Amino acid sequence: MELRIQNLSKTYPNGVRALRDVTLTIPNGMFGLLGPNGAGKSTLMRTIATLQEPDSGSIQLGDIDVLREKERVRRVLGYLPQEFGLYPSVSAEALLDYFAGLKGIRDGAERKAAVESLLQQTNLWDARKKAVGGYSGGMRQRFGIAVALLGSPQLIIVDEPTAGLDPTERNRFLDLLSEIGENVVVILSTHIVEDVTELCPHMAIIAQGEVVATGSPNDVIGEIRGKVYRTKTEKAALAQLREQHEVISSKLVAGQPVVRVFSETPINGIFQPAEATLEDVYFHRLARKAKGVEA
Ligand SMILES: Nc1ncnc2c1ncn2[C@@H]1O[C@H](COP(=O)(O)OP(=O)(O)OP(=O)(O)O)[C@@H](O)[C@H]1O
Repeated sequence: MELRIQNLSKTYPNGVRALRDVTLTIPNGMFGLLGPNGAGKSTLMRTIATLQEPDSGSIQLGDIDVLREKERVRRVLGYLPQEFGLYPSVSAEALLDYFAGLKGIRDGAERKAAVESLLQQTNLWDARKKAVGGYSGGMRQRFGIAVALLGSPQLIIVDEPTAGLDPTERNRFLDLLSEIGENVVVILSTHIVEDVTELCPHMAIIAQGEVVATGSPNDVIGEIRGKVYRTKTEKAALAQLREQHEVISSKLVAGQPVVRVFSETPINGIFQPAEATLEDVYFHRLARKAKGVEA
């Protein structure tokens, strides 16, 4: 199964251009969609999930025309939205059973087996009798993925699932995602660069509604490899460095700014060459987009 998005555009009635001519081919496996707040990730996810219409463009999932055959899409779709409501006083087991019924799993024994297996898989088995209202953020997200996985979907969309999770719960959630399988399309939308580096063989960076990079993390990093330099500096020197160089990022390390810059030509002096990272590409592309420079 392959998801092909072509020339997708969307402008909201208030004039915000959330998607601008987005074209992406998403193969089986984990695909990371990386972008800052407001980049258009949720708009794209909701459009693929048949919850809203674009102004123009097309989406094809295998032989399904996503924008025209919504029912067919919904049968093979598992969607974990950024925010979802639950019935707080109901136990995870009862609620998952209810959602399984909605998903069309009518046979009682089959439904029980599906619910049990998903509660095990998401590590919620021991907490299955607890009301979901008492679940922690991480447990809620794992419950959300259990719901999304009902009915063995072929296309799984998870929209910013790790935002707000502590590191242990985040790792647990990412492990769970990576076990889902290679024969389904999994789209992980996130603003956390490490989520993508650690997990996704394919990815895209989206900024201001446009795809600004796509490929494997290694390909994407390859575009700036050998062009990243770093230096330790003083806070007072930062403004001048920004004027003289294309600064990718500056971080305080033990109180001292460490600055990473992009340069097409070798620079020396106070700078040392640095190993390019996905985070460098991300900040570099966002900065260029914000300045209106083509990458
Ligand atoms: N229903 C809407 N009406 C008007 N503007 C909207 C609507 N939904 C989103 N937007 C705007 O469209 C742009 C893209 O929003 P979207 O939620 O798709 O981005 P995102 O990358 O998912 O960001 P976030 O991480 O903040 O959710 C933003 O500027 C947002 O304010």
